[in-house]
Amino acid sequence: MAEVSIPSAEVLLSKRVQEMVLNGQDPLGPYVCRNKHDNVEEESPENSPIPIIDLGCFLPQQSSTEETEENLEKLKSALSTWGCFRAIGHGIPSSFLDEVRQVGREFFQQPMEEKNKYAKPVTVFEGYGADPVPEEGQSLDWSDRLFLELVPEDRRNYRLWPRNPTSFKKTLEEYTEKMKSVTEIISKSMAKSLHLEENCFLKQFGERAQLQGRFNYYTPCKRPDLVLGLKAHADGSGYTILMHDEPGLQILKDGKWYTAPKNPDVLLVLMGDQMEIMSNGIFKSPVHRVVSDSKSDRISVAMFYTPEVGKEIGPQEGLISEEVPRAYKTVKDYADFHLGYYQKGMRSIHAVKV
Ligand SMILES: O=C(O)CCC(=O)C(=O)O
Ligand SMILES: [Fe+2]
Repeated sequence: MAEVSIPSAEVLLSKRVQEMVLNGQDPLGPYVCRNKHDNVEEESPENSPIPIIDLGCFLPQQSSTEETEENLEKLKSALSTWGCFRAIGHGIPSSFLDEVRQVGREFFQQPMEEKNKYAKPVTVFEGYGADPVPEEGQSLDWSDRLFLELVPEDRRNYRLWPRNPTSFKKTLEEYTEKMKSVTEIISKSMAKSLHLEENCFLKQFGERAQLQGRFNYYTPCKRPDLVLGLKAHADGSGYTILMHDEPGLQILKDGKWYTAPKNPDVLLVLMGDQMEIMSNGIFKSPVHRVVSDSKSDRISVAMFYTPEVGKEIGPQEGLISEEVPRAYKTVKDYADFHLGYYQKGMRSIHAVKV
């Protein structure tokens, strides 16, 4: 029997997963990574234990009540156990969230020729394509991406923003504005939940805090038992605000994988490593992954909220005492440092522990 020769990761990453599927190609060598025996907790979506937090009572116009205090307690508990929560009461109409997902889907549904106008080289991040080539022996993800710098606005590279669908630019600009307000509410609420001055995390993020957006498109995969849409990782951001349509995202907690249920109105807020550092380890940056599906395609939109370029961040002073020593070093441009480890399939947070 003729041997099937497997192209290198670099060659595979120069193609799009969507294109390979259209050409009838099966998931090959480096895409295969999943341990069939991993421990997935099957819950019905209504019973998902991933905490739900109502951001409504943290809005600036709300006066502090007993309910606010209870919700701050819930927030702290969610972030120190799960490292994530499902946000409701964020004030973004569900029809608008649909619109954001829709422009993303419409972009990916176009012919390759149109999408390739925004293609990036394999070595860089911004634009349409896949992550840069990982280190030898690391697996590849069964997904295609469009990654864009959003805030500060002078970092936008509009040349890489799709001109089709025509509403893409306006929709993403509007979503970015809304995300700026949401990050302010979340950053202040997290500080209050730890009895810190409400602006302390915002100050660490800096006046030129960054927002980067990533549209992830997961094409159906013939072998979801063997291939992941996105390999297990923790984010290098401060924190990440995610939304998706079909289920697929799984969060690792106490050795088990929990699926984030389909809920189009919810924003999933996940701590990144930098919030774990700033909270001196009280908040956890959770490991998560995306499983693939043999029938449904899936879109997700991740907004990475990250401290300003070149800004030093570290554990918040008010969280360090004689009884509770500093747990992490001060870091700068941690997301770049994180990437080096990510490419090796490793976590970087351990390298910055005191
Ligand atoms: O697609 C998802 O739900 C997760 C995406 C994600 O984890 C990421 O982009 O870092
Ligand atoms: Fe992630």
